[in-house]
Amino acid sequence: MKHVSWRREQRLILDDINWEIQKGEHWCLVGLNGSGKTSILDLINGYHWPTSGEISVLGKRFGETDLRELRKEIGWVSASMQQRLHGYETIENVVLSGKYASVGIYEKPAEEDYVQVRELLEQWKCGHLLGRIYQTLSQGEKQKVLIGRALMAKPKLLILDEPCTGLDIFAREQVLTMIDQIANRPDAPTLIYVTHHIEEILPCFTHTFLLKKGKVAQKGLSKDVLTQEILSEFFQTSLSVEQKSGRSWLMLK
Ligand SMILES: Nc1ncnc2c1ncn2[C@@H]1O[C@H](COP(=O)(O)OP(=O)(O)OP(=O)(O)O)[C@@H](O)[C@H]1O
Repeated sequence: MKHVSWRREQRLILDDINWEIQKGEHWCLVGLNGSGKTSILDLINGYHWPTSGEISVLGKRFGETDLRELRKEIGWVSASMQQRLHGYETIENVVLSGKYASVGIYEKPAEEDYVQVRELLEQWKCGHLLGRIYQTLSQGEKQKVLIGRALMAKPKLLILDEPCTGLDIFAREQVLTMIDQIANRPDAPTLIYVTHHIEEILPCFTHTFLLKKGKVAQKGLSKDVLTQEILSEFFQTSLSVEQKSGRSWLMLK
């Protein structure tokens, strides 16, 4: 994004955002409620058009590229995706629909597709869920299935929009372990992980972007951004930061 601004109803929601992601980097986008995170994601996916500035995604410049084709290379896991799915489908069909980037399945899948789905689910320790109806799963199980679904299309960019919201600590750690494994695969897509919670920033997230009221507050290498000084300023609260298992944990001073 080069000098990207987005205005709605006389309000400047995103203000002069410059953001470049290199291949091999994985980013966390952190901001409080209403800071503009979803608006940035909608711009990246071409669902909104910037009021000013330039956007290129996966080397394709907006305005010169077919967005429907580009979207096939972007996996997106979000709460709104979860609402759009047909909850009465089996998890095999939910995961398989990711291959076609559709909500349901409209083509006859080949047997090898189902083999791939089963392998994927087993790989993510979800083998015991095979045959289950999606809406009967727990929230944590649903998130893992949705991430698996997004991987079916072999995306080059995977956007995870607050995947741990509403999860208990155990389910959250399971989802984070899955994300860590994805990030460390040789063929990993570039990850953008959106969260309000600093402690969810895994060591695999090389870079962090702190967004505040539609502006870049800080961005750069996670180790340089996730400091006591920067985070205290960002949250306007006196905080101490403790490092544990390569993650930063915040405490009120
Ligand atoms: N289409 C729109 N028209 C008018 N205002 C909008 C529109 N979309 C977003 N906004 C406003 O822009 C601001 C940023 O919203 P956005 O949803 O991007 O924030 P967010 O960081 O994703 O918040 P949250 O963490 O609560 O999901 C909010 O004040 C929101 O009301």
